[in-house]
Amino acid sequence: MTSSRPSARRSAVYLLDQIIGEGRLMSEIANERTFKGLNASERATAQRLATETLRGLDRADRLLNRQLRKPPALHVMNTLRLGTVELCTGGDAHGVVSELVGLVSRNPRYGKQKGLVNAVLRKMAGDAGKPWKDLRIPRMPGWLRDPLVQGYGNGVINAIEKVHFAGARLDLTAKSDAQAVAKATGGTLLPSGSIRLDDAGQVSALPGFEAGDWWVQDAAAALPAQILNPQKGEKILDPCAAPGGKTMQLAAAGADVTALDVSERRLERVQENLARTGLTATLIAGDALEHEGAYDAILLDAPCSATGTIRRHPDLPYAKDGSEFGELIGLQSAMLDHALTLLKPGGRLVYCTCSLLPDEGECQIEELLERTPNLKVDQDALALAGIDPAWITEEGGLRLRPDYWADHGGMDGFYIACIHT
Ligand SMILES: C[S@@+](CC[C@H](N)C(=O)[O-])C[C@H]1O[C@@H](n2cnc3c(N)ncnc32)[C@H](O)[C@@H]1O
Repeated sequence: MTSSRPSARRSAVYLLDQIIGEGRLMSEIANERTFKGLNASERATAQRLATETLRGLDRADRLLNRQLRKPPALHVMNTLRLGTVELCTGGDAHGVVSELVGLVSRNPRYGKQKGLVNAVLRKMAGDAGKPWKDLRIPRMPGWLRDPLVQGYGNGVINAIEKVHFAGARLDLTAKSDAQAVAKATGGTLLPSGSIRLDDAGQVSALPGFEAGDWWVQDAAAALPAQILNPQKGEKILDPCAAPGGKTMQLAAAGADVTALDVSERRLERVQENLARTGLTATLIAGDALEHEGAYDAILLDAPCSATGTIRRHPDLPYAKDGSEFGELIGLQSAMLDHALTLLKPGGRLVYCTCSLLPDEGECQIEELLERTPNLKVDQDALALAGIDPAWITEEGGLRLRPDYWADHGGMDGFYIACIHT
């Protein structure tokens, strides 16, 4: 970045450069020094602009390719992408073009490209941007789309991409009284008991935040703990706990929860969340593969590709390329095998991942059943309000997709299975 004080737009381009060029996630960058110079509202604007650009990137590139003889340097391309998305979605033409041209002209490396940026963005503000609405719904990059089309078919992936483009509303899980939280926040009660807000604004300003009456958690992410059906006094292990959404559900049910996470920094978030909601759990920083103990039940929310969360995190398909996923899949099966050794006789384990990839869901359970034939998959545990029996898979797990509950605005992609020893 150049030396003058960063603006929201300049920081949004920086975010795009880091995500697309350096493979970093937005959440990793947003706390950097670069962003400390912005006030809270400018920071939120920068993140919103980058998020909207990533959601519309496929469309922006289609329009830009019609104007560019050859692709410019990534930084210039990202500037054009940001400008194109803003201009095609109602941004103020004069403000957008003059600020972005100014930013490029002051950049010592790319200053010479200011004429190009000016010419292309002026065209986008005119007729070149008009086809925006008629272009196809933006697609995921091929490295992710191709295997997903293989697994689900083109029609399903098109429907999922429609939900990704629309983005996600904010869901809350109530500590005890979901109806009261829905009333206080003006939210809608979803079939599974989560509360969905249409226009949330600042989370910490919502009624009941200070009192710890609820926490933010996608409706699909709230289902694994419901499926585990924690009972008062049961000894339950949450071996991949941070930031603690599921730990709080287990603790709110009165279970005696041990919450483990390998990341001390992320475990601090669990501590903060428990303190705000007035709930308790025993926190341990450590590796789930080395943990010892004997538990009535385990909720294994394993680290995964997070490809089920793209409607909230459109940076993911551009920051990642799938090269880390093989290692994650190996870790998931090792965690499953080890966790099962920690169950008391007759105990139960819920395995889940916020992933769309069958390799991290259905295949994990199929392979587990081949390795350990005495285990049983409990399909009855999936009989909950809001769950369509058609979502139950051949091996007895639950496949949740972003295009489900379309009338309510979709849900995160998840895979969940309940296993009995
Ligand atoms: C999907 S997130 C968990 C989300 C959490 N259950 C919730 O509901 O808020 C996966 C977590 O696994 C943790 N993790 C990764 N490898 C681990 C390991 N070997 N042992 C314990 N935790 C691990 C990560 O630090 C991350 O916090």
